Amino acid sequence: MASISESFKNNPIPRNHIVPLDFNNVLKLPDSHTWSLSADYPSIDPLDHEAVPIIDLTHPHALTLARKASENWGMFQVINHGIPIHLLQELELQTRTLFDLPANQKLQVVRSPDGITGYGQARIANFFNKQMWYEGFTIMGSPVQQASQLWPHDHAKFCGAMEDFQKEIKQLTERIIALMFKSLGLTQEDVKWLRPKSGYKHPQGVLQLNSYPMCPNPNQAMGLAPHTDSSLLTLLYQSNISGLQVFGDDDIGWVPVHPLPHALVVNVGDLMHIISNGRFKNALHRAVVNQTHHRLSIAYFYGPPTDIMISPLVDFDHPPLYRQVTWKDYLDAKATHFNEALDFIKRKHT
Ligand SMILES: C=C1C[C@]23C[C@H]1CC[C@H]2[C@@]12CCC[C@@](C)(C(=O)O1)[C@H]2[C@@H]3C(=O)O
Ligand SMILES: O=C(O)CCC(=O)C(=O)O
Ligand SMILES: [Fe+2]
Repeated sequence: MASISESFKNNPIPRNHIVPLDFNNVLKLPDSHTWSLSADYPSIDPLDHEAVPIIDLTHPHALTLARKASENWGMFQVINHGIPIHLLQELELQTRTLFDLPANQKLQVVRSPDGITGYGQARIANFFNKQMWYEGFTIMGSPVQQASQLWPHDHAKFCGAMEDFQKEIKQLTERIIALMFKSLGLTQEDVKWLRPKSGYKHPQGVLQLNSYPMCPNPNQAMGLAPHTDSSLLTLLYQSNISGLQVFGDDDIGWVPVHPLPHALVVNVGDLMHIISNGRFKNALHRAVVNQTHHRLSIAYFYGPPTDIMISPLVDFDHPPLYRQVTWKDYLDAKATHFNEALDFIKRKHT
């Protein structure tokens, strides 16, 4: 079956944009990683301003709350989500074990230029002339191939943690997507591919382990540059170190999304923005780094099966803003146009 990995085959990345710095061996921020952020928006203190909503998924009004948060922010945090805490702890522990390996070992599982899985810089690295203070590891399904290279006799724990978490997070993501679709007025018939009973069309998920080592000069470094996610929905576990920021609007600028113990961040991706015909905001976000803590986060990107066309929900008053696309087509557009990919699929009304 064709999958989104086709898109990565068609858009190879040069190796110098894949191999990260050996962060353990640098005492000073190198020029290659020094960003001029002076003209940047100030980050606000969330105590003085609004912050992204926190939604209790068992609340009777969860649907309305999720709809409002998606319209206003394109982001919210969920609590009482049902994912067992010990799974989150094991996930974090195994992620740390991976990134604590020496650089030469991590390079054994570096992504290939046309591949999706493995170790490397952020996919979006080639759109910037400075490098990010970041290393990541991408998993689709089982990570056993890479893990058995890293730990020939002892990869069961790592694989178990990644696979158990993917099973749980997939179900939770589908539950939240169903809630959001319902809040838009979509029927189960409209989106039959979500939770298929049996058969062949399976939605796809990508698990991304993110690592932001301690940084000698965090004010001039960038963890993960501003982007929107190319998914339908992304769920993020950011453990307990701050770093995620969401762009509110031109007046409020970057707003920190502080970690809440065991909560998950829900991020409206570009495809959900398209389906909602612009009603739900695709959150622009970034990650900043710090001098004292090695920050980890784990993101799960969820999208429709490869051959499913995503098209805007329309009615008489709201003509379609976008053309219909598959996830793979959209990833192709993103690989070429990055943050302008949505403009590229905009419908021009005459
Ligand atoms: C399914 C996805 C989502 C991808 C591309 C592909 C696999 C890797 C994902 C990330 C993970 C890290 C941030 C991001 C911005 C990146 O550089 O690679 C993501 C990107 C996207 O959301 O566009
Ligand atoms: O580390 C974070 O908080 C953000 C990660 C992120 O945006 C991503 O993986 O797409
Ligand atoms: Fe993201």
